Amino acid sequence: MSKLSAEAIEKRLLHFPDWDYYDDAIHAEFEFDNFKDCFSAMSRIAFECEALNHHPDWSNTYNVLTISLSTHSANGVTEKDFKLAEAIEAIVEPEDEDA
Ligand SMILES: C[C@H](O)[C@H](O)[C@H]1CNC2=NC(N)=NC(=O)C2=N1
Repeated sequence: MSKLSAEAIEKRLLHFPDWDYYDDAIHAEFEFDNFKDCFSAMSRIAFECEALNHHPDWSNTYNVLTISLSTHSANGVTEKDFKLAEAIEAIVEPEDEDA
């Protein structure tokens, strides 16, 4: 899968307001009510990652989940990252699905 240009990434990000592009990856931070809700979302995201065979660089501090997506094999951002970002959005912001 080929790496997208910075211009293509910025254009796509218009549909992903939670995400920013820098350092050859797209990044987002999600805040939950508590650790349980955060870890529950992480578990659900983990299953999507396995289904897509694409995995995030992420960290969790109590109720905050920080995610960076890039395609290691392409050394940058590809369509796979946007597919996973879409799946993550559907889990953490389900009310935005039809937006
Ligand atoms: C062998 C396996 O298909 C690869 O390691 C996959 C798995 N998950 C991956 N995840 C990410 N983010 N980038 C990759 O290049 C990648 N490659």
